[in-house]
Amino acid sequence: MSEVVLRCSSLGKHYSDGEDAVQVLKGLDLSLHAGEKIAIVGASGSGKSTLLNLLGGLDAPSEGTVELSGQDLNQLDEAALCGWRNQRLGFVYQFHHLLGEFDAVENVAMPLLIAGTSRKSAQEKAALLLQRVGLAHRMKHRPGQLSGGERQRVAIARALVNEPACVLMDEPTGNLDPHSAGQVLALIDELGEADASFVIVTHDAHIASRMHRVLTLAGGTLVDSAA
Ligand SMILES: Nc1ncnc2c1ncn2[C@@H]1O[C@H](COP(=O)(O)OP(=O)(O)OP(=O)(O)O)[C@@H](O)[C@H]1O
Repeated sequence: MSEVVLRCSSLGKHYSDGEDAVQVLKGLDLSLHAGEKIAIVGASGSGKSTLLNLLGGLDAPSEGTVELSGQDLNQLDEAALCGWRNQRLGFVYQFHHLLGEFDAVENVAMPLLIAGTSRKSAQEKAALLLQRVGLAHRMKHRPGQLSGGERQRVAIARALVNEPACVLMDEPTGNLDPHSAGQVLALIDELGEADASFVIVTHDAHIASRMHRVLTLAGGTLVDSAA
């Protein structure tokens, strides 16, 4: 069995709102192996975004641990956590979050520049990835000059540029028309050959069906849909 990239143990998260406490996640366990692609589905409000934020180290758990490549994220200080995230994780959201004043190559190169790669090699690598996602002809376009599907493919290229161990996606096709969604899905399928693991939160049953495992978030924990 391949190495575990991401491991959650007895994970819990509650939000305290004055006197009210909302327990969103409780006793959640998850092991994600290298190269594995999983979908997380669940009703609105079941805690999918909360879980993704914890997996990405964007929020801290109330109980339990999230380990990425063997490191408990909660044990890192803010600077170390940023570095760990930058080197090992890629993020894709429903809305692309590209920087409007930069072109496609510059947007994709950004995580490498943050990690200290030289501008020249960062841009070369970004250009290669843009070719791979079918956007060789759009390198110099800014996000405002791209279609929704193209923007999302740039966002996927950006998420992969630092060769992350794990890519976290929150409704990657949620904002796209069926044709663009199909292209993004084909890309996710194709990227499955790479070593990265994927966690994809989606309402789209078609995307979910293409993953190795589909887990349903219910009652604060994950249930294997095949079980
Ligand atoms: N910062 C917060 N403070 C208080 N409650 C919160 C906070 N963030 C989320 N919640 C609550 O936690 C629960 C889970 O929210 P979350 O956004 O994780 O659900 P979700 O499954 O991603 O929903 P959706 O599919 O609608 O995006 C909801 O009841 C929500 O109201």
